[in-house]
Amino acid sequence: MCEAAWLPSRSSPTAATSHPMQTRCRQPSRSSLMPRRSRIQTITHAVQVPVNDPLLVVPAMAAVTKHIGFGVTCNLTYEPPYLFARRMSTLDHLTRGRIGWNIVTGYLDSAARGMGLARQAKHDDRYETAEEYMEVVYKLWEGSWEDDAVLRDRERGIYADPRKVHRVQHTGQHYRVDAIHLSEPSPQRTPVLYQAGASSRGKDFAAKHAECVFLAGPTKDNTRTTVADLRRRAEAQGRDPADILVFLGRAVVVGRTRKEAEEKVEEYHRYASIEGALSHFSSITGVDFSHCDPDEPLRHEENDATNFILRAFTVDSSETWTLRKIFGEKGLGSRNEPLVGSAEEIADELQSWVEDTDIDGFNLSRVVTPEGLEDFVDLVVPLLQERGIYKRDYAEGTLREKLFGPGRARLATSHPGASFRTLGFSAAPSQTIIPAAE
Ligand SMILES: Cc1cc2nc3c(=O)[nH]c(=O)nc-3n(C[C@H](O)[C@H](O)[C@H](O)COP(=O)(O)O)c2cc1C
Repeated sequence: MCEAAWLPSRSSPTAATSHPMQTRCRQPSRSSLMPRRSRIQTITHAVQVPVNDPLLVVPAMAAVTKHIGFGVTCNLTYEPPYLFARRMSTLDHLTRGRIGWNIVTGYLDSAARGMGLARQAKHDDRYETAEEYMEVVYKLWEGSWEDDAVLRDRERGIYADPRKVHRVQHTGQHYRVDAIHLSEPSPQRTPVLYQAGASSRGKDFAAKHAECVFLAGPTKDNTRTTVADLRRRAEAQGRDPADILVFLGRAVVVGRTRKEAEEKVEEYHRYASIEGALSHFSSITGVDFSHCDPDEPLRHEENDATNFILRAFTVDSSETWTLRKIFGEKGLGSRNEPLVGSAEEIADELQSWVEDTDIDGFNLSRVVTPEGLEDFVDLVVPLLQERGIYKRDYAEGTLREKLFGPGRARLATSHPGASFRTLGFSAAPSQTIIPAAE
């Protein structure tokens, strides 16, 4: 990670904007020192540490809520599809159909090392593996149990009709399965599928599988182009482009007046960790910035981490960006500049993004929790409701129905997962003979 020597002091209220930085890092060579050094930064500044298992907190939250949906990011690279499919089905039961899955494949060599590998697989190869993974989980979720398999027939002592519970037989390059799915059909069967692919391969994957897409669009032009491209790719896959909802990632700092919002931002800057922000930037871009000059223009390099972020600051930008420019002026623990303003201004801005870019909504990220989200709910949501562009009540039904409308509890028929519905593939029924009805 970058040397603390050129980093702004935390105690300076205006550190992030005006602290005189040394222009050169003390340069450690790219060496085996790096993992240890970056570990120090990430642990010290809590950069994605600790990372508890998000799936385990969902049942507790589901038990005390009725409508909220749970879109959970789960990395498919290190877990067999058979076990994962069962866990998601279980959660879909426990939440009564409110579970979603943000499909990711990882970007960290450190994660691969934790799983006993030397390094992660190549970027596009991960997507190829993910394609097969999706095929397996679709077969389990959609194809193993027919809708009317479960009888719960007390008279005849029959739980389910074994002729309607099919053994999934999959033999592929990465996975083999020869078993029935262990959960009976849950309200949604397949969880609502989220994805955030930003590379060309990633966008193809999203266009094929995603029902909701997270997008990081730096400008309206860029966002409009990306959304149109995504919908075009979905159509090319035989899907209805309206069956993909696009949510733009934004952080918001709102006050009752613009001045109040600006004062909050100023206060937040006092606590922001530039070391943490840079550490995170290094990990997601896969570029070791520890031996960087903070005033040197950033250059693009393709690697096996996440490429679109560095690309946005280099190839896709007409401006010249340096680390100091990104983090010195803006970094509230993030490379992304929050929207700052009064509730009216924030509402105007969000509304204009929806109208100008064809996005469907926002993935609000926090600057400070829970304060930032509470402010948004208290100040911005009522205005959006007054304008008739935000719901006043939750729709009934599963998460998928809340997103796409009544009758849409299951995957759309044009979704590739739907092609694995019972008898859509060669599945062997279980052999037990069901006793005839009296
Ligand atoms: C809210 C959110 C959470 C994400 N969490 C993860 C994660 O935990 N693991 C991961 O590998 N990628 C995560 N990503 C990154 C994306 O899934 C994706 O890999 C990234 O946008 C780059 O896409 P690309 O590889 O196609 O360029 C997340 C993205 C978003 C928007």
